Amino acid sequence: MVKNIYLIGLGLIGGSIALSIKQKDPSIHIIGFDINEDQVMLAKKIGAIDEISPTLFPNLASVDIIFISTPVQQTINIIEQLQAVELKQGVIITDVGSTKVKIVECATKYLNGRIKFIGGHPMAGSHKSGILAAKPHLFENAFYILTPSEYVTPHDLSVLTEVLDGTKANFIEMSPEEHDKVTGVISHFPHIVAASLVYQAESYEEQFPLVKRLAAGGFRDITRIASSNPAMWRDILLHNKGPLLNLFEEWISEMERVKSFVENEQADQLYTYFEHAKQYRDGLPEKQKGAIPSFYDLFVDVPDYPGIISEITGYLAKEEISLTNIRIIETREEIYGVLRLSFQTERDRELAIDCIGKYSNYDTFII
Ligand SMILES: NC(=O)c1ccc[n+]([C@@H]2O[C@H](COP(=O)([O-])OP(=O)(O)OC[C@H]3O[C@@H](n4cnc5c(N)ncnc54)[C@H](O)[C@@H]3O)[C@@H](O)[C@H]2O)c1
Ligand SMILES: O=C(O)C(=O)C[C@]1(C(=O)O)C=C[C@@H](O)C=C1
Repeated sequence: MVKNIYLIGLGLIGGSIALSIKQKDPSIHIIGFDINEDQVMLAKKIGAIDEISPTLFPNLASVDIIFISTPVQQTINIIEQLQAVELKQGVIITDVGSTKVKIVECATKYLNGRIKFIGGHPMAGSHKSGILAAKPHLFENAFYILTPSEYVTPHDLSVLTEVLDGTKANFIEMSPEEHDKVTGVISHFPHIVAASLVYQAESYEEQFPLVKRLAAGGFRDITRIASSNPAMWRDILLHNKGPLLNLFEEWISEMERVKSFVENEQADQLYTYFEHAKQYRDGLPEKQKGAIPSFYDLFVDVPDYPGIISEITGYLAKEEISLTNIRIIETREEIYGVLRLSFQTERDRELAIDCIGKYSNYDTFII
């Protein structure tokens, strides 16, 4: 039975995993480490972890599972160092990185079957980073890909999926190669395209200063992910070079194809182009409730007294602003707390800022 977990990297994903484990089984003891001290203090404060480790490798003799939830290049560095660390017999090590081939190769090389390594990748997330964006239900109904190495038994796998039961994710197994090709096309390459569209718009700004203000729904939808953590995406692209280089080639020739339809005013081809894309897009499985994170969070500095939640929800109700979640995150001892309000749309969040400003003098902020 799993009693002790060690979690390295307490950001969005590590924090969400820790919260979901604690929510399901508060008796599991989670020790956490992060190079960013603020993250680790906050993780303890919100109850995601029970104990802070002051060093990367504390005494791990009684730890049953180690989660590595750092950017992928850091994950590799940590796995390399783990080979020299004394660990419990039968310990399971897993990660959450967005790429798998290099990580699994590294684990095979350095841990060499001595330690059970199960590559993992929960297929849900956000453009936000850090523990304050973490949610226990982030992975609900989402796929959680596992790429177990040859040394991993069905029993090892069930130990891990049992501990992760609180995520309510759907576990599937894949080879690391298949994983990287598939995530290349549906996740990694779209991030490059999103960023490139932002660059294109920016380059128009000098000539057309209104470009920023006119960027409306469509542009915002397709470029939301360009607001993600640059260090995380730098590492992902460096790890998944092979599949991405193929995708660049395919994308460029696809752009040439559409360009020629426009150049030659081929109305029928253009219609078919969009019609087919619409059919395929409309046929994507519906996102299940729970797998849709509430992207639009608003933080409010509030006095920490009973009734503050109903006070705030009362203000929002007066203006008929709907809210998907509300939670107190205490960050400063006794005096003040931070309330996190989650909204389904950016518009609702903007209305909420105005509304809270209208009825109170509490500071609001967005992270
Ligand atoms: N963000 C997403 O949507 C998403 C989804 C699925 C998987 N992932 C993967 O999850 C991992 C974490 O991403 P995230 O979104 O939680 O990022 P994040 O920036 O929110 O959190 C990463 C945390 O790791 C810490 N960290 C970095 N280097 C470290 C080190 N050497 N030792 C200890 N801590 C260290 C950082 O301080 C940070 O708190 C990445 O590998 C990413 O590819 C991300
Ligand atoms: O929703 C987002 O913001 C994400 O970028 C999440 C997303 C994705 O591309 O779908 C990002 C990286 C992960 O490895 C998994 C999920």
